[in-house]
Amino acid sequence: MINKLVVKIQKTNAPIVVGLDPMLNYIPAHIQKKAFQEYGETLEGAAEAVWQFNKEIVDKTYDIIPAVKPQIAMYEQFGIPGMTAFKKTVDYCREKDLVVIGDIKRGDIGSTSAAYAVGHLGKVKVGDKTYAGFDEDFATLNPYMGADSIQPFIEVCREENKGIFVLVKTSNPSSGDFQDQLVSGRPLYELVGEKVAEWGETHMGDTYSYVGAVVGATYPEMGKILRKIMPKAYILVPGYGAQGGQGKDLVHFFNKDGLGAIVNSSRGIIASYKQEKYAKFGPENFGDSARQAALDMIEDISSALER
Ligand SMILES: O=C(O)c1cc(=O)[nH]c(=O)n1[C@@H]1O[C@H](COP(=O)(O)O)[C@@H](O)[C@H]1O
Repeated sequence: MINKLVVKIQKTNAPIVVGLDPMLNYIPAHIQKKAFQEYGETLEGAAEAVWQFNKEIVDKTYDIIPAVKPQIAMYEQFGIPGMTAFKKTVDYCREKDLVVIGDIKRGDIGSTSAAYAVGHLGKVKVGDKTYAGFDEDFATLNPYMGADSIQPFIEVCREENKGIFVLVKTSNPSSGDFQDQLVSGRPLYELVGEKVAEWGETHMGDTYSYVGAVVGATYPEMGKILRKIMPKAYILVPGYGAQGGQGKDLVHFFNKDGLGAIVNSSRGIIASYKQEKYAKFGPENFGDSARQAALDMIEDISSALER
């Protein structure tokens, strides 16, 4: 899967991920109205609106992007219908040949992590049969519980040719509370970065590892250090757009080969029609607005890399 991601990034010339984080208040009234007419103002209605919204965003962007990142919390809030919308979104994106990064931020004791790994990336055995659960291509993981919380995912990734992105330095304002603390004189995020590089050696693709890292666009200086610490890890970079990250901040997240990083934007793309810059599209054409916002993001990053 990491090889597929690299090839798709090269083909589209677009090191970006569209984050499918569909809050109900981003979904235009006409989509909500239709879904509520069919299902009422219920969890089912909300989940239908989420699915119709996602489908339009994907239909309008799949040919110019390599990957999407559905964030599971946005679906979970609508209970079982929301989870069904998550699964429908994952399947639809895979049908469109997009790489799907399940933003699930899991991690637990080994046996529990093994169940999460099977449910999201692998196959579960039921009697003599095996079934894929959510079947994403990558998952995001929280490494706070240590190596044995990550290892079961790596094992499933090896069986299934799938990958993970491990949180190393997150984009949020409080990420330093723990991640920047000095441990043996070094910031914790550097030590986690070294672990990611070490785990990555055990599961390599052609040039990059199946074990990637998450480093926020909002911390470019740390990104530069972490790029050196994890030369073969693909870095998923959230924090572009709505959180303030810009193309010029991202140059050092990439390797000299122009690869090695993939930048996520969620609200900045899917809710772009609400921004003044894209107001001309209007809520009716939110998909076209998302496409334009994605094209602008690609241009912003490419021109920063060319400089
Ligand atoms: O793992 C992530 O994707 C993630 C890590 C991180 O450090 N910061 C971060 O914002 N994210 C996710 O990236 C997305 C950012 O959304 P926007 O700020 O709307 O682009 C959300 O789905 C977050 O959960």
